[in-house]
Amino acid sequence: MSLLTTDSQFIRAVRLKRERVQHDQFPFTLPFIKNMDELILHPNVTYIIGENGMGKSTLLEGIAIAYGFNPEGGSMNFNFSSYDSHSELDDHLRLIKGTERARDHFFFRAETFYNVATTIEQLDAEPKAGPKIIDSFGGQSLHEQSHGESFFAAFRDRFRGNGLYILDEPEAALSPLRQMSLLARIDQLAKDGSQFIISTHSPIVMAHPNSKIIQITEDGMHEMTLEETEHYAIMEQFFENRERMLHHLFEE
Ligand SMILES: Nc1ncnc2c1ncn2[C@@H]1O[C@H](COP(=O)(O)OP(=O)(O)OP(=O)(O)O)[C@@H](O)[C@H]1O
Repeated sequence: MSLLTTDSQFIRAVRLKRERVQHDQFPFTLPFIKNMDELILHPNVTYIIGENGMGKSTLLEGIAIAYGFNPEGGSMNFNFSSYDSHSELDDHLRLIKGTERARDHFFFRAETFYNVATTIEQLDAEPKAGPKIIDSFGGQSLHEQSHGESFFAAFRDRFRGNGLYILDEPEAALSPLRQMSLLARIDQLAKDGSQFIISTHSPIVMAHPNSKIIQITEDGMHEMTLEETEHYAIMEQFFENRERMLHHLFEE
């Protein structure tokens, strides 16, 4: 397997069916809707970034559900719900598919990964033939590992390559060193024919060179380089001039 191309990637673009959009209602009031006629995805890694509340999770969830994932995340076979709070965005999205079909799929949501772990334990407790689901996550109960270790077990053991991986804030429980390990894992899997769509606040996680970064602001969605992102600029300013930043922060 090798890197996917603009022809072979699993999802090439996401189109908003504008004709049915009701602009005064959630989720169509979110900033990314303003200029989202067609979101062209990178064949390897697309990052969706932006400030809290800009709608990144809503957008990722809409794409994932339109593709056939469960709103709470997990693999395509997971069909459970502890709550049903997903927006109706998926009904208004059309996914433009490429020539290849993914052999592996996972929608990773940091927010609901605990529920995925619980569901795996419940399903594995039922008597049935064949391997347990937890074996594909490395074999150790996800609840008996630290938050970050359980996240990493999913990326390391469950993701098999040639897959479509939609990740919502995967860095949430990871140390900076583990975020670099995640970046290395993303690289391996991309070289093994995988496509990623990732929402992240981490300038480390968003540093893969074969990628496209889309930042959502109040003005809509805009493509930019890592160095142009707010996340990178703010971290750089903070560490290069910590005294001055602290002075401003504590004064205000
Ligand atoms: N069902 C809903 N009805 C109305 N507003 C909602 C609903 N669900 C979410 N919102 C609002 O939509 C906005 C976008 O939420 P979303 O979780 O997609 O943002 P985000 O960019 O992923 O933020 P963060 O970086 O904090 O995770 C938030 O202001 C949120 O309060």
